[in-house]
Amino acid sequence: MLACAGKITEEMMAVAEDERLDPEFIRQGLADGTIVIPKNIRHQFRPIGIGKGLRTKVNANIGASGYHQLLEEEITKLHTAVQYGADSVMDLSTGTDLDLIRETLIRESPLMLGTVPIYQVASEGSILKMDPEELFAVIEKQAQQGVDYMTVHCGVTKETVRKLRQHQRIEGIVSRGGALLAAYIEATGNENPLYEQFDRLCDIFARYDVTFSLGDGLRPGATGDASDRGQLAELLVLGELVTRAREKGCQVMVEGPGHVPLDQIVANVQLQKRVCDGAPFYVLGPLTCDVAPGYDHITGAIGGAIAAAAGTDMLCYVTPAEHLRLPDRQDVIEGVIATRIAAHSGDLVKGVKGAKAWNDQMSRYRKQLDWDGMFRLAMDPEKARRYKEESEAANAKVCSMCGSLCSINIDNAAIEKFSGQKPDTSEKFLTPRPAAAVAGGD
Ligand SMILES: C[C@H]1O[C@@H](n2cnc3c(N)ncnc32)[C@H](O)[C@@H]1O
Ligand SMILES: Cc1ncc(COP(=O)(O)O)c(N)n1
Ligand code: MET
Ligand code: SF4
Ligand SMILES: [Zn+2]
Repeated sequence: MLACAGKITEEMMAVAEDERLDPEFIRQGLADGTIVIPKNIRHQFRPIGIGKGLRTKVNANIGASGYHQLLEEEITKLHTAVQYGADSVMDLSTGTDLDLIRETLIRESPLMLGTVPIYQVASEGSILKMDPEELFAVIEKQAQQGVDYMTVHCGVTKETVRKLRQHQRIEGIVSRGGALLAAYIEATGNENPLYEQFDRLCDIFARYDVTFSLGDGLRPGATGDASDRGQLAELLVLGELVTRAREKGCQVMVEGPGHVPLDQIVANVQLQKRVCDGAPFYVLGPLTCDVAPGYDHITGAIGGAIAAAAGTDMLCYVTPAEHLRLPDRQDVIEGVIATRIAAHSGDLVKGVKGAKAWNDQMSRYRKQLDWDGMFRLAMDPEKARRYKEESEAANAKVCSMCGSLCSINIDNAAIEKFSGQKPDTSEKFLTPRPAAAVAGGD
């Protein structure tokens, strides 16, 4: 990797500029593996960094399934995810023409795109009859197409699956890739080819600069299953693979759970960072309880905020459709926004540059009753504007919540009359992210 040779590339410059950090800090993070910039050499777009010291990123999962296969709808969901501020998109398609969907999404996406190649193998043939050569051919083809990072469940091995089965789990294996590979291992007695031929995988990834996203195939899918032997056994294997992939010149991040009770989230993040030598952590949720189908963007955001504050580097969104159906466009909006709220809440206490400036400027606009300012800085400017403008106080200085008893308005008058204090009208806001990707822009 060029970073190890001390060279600052165009990609590092772009990331440094967007994060308002010194390019040398980015180079150092890449060299020691605490930062990754997923970008296939065949994919042209403005790259985004993930890792230590950087803004917590948000990924949106899209893709057709066996039951629901409309390419147009997936393209719309891609653009919606981009418009509402996602930093990354994964194509998790398992239905119809997977190569065409992927090619279209890569072409249309201004963001990094991730995939899970084992899905294609399982969708186009029987996993139990999988020929490892076929799996590697699919990986090579996706790399050639320009996929920026791939989830590979290399830690689902004979040994880790045996450890998982020792303990009674409520939900067993919920990861799709994990379930497929465990079924293959248990049915054939063969080892997971992604583990057995890990060096071969590294060679392909290094050639196209595809970033590893080491999958958590044995993650808990129930809060009652969190942090058990199977999950931790897999994490230990992933830690070893982080070292091996880095030695082969590859960029690596590690995926994490899942469904985790509030009081185990920090421990899970700390364990991952320690065991995986500071590799960027990419977490699904975590969902903090299991009883809210229809609202799992909320259970996921509650856990995501704690995880981000504890050092998680990218949050995978959870939408209200989780556990119920394929997300539609509205689910994508709610999932991205909920997850961005979690990420920004984490950034405020993680000391991410620019997060507090954005936040405090919103508070200043609120104090000034500057509605346009508030709408401009809102995570979802369109919804904020609609709510005010549809109310009876659409054109009023105050809002319809308190009306003439608006505390801010009363206090502003009191300050002007009695304290002599000047209102804080200075603009200290810095755009927290590339303007092109922000809904509403700024
Ligand atoms: C691992 C995560 O991926 C989600 N997931 C799996 N397939 C798709 C798809 N086609 N579209 C959106 N999300 C998907 C699951 O719901 C889980 O949250
Ligand atoms: C953060 C995260 N975790 C896991 C997966 C893969 O899904 P699965 O493991 O179900 O195949 C993913 N795409 N993102
Ligand atoms: C069992 S539903 C599939 C995904 C699941 N929500 C998870 O946490 O991984
Ligand atoms: S219940 Fe639905 S979301 Fe969960 S694993 Fe099965 S098909 Fe996927
Ligand atoms: Zn789940």
